[in-house]
Amino acid sequence: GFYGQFGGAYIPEMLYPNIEELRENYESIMASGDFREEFDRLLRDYVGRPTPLYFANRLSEKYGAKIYLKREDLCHTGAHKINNTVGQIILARKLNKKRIIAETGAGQHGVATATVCALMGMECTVYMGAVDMERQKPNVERMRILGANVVPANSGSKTLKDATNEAMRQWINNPVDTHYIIGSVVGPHPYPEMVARFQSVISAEMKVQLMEKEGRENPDLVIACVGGGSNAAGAFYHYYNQADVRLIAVEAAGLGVLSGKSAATTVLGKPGILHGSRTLLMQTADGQVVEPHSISAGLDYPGIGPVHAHLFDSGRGEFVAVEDEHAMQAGIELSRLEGIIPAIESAHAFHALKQIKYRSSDVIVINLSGRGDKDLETYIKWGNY
Ligand SMILES: Cc1ncc(COP(=O)(O)O)c(/C=N/[C@H](C(=O)O)[C@@H](O)C(C)C)c1O
Repeated sequence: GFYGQFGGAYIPEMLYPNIEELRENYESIMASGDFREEFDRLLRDYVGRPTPLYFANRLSEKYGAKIYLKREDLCHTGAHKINNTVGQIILARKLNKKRIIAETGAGQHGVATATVCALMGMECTVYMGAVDMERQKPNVERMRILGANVVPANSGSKTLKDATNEAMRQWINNPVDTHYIIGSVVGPHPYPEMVARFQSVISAEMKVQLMEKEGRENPDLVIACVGGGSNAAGAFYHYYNQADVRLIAVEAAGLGVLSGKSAATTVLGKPGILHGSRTLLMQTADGQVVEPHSISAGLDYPGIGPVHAHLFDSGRGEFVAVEDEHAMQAGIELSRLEGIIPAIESAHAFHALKQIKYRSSDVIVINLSGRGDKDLETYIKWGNY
């Protein structure tokens, strides 16, 4: 369960049985015929896959390259998160779990979890930072409409990190009948690997779609935003060992990487343990987790998935950090060039086009991880449009 020096499972003794049960069973369950049949059927008939690989004509003209958008914003619930929650709910049912818990920041993962719990008739409790509950109110109510119990996390900065701590605490207290659906490629092994595998449907489809449209499976660049890193892990998954494909991971610079209000973990982070795995995280000299900042709740995370820590450490990935202001500008620009209002998380990936070099002949795929409906209040408050 390691990606170079990163990964592993650094968990309290109380969680060993759960993690062991998961580690021992996830691969055989995921490889079984009836899992694959149900997973593929739900992704097709319920989530609406394959998602389009859309050639963005006006964006391509403006930026001078052949730019495709992978439309994860068109998944049911409006973001890629459901690819993972569908996989984990089938797994949880096969492990005879009765209760589901989850953490959420932007609320997309929470909604995706509440959605599959309603689908399968399982009890659902989502932990969410009180601050995030304020700035992602529409998603809080969507979770409640879907039948989930949304519990505010009031410790620390009352954002995602605190919600994750709270969810882990609850799981320790209710180990036997509960499955914890982690929303990103974070947490103790096998979670990062399992979530990446569920999200890998994104690049599996990209290969087929690029062959159809460009006569080759490989783009020249894949660009994706990184909070914990699950949409990026999915978009990169089938290209890690394709050296001719550049992997561009876009983090949130917040108010600037030197402002003290940032979430650019590969710039500001150091190796440490966060939520059960060894990875890069923003920490003080004595190892306290530093509060991150991003205008987007989904990237407002002080860590990064171990697979991306390794991607950075190994030099295989190119990491860029995009500031709040630039992400918002990129979101409005996409709206006006292509008629698509992106989630603010996804908007970060678009601004990377202004921060990296590429050739006019390059085929670029940008992973459009979610739609902007949940962020309308933030766009309105920002107002520069
Ligand atoms: C539309 C959208 N795009 C990207 C992200 C970043 O999460 P990753 O793809 O796991 O890096 C997110 C993250 N959302 C999570 C959530 O909804 O709870 C996030 O806040 C945490 C699970 C990390 C998102 O909603």
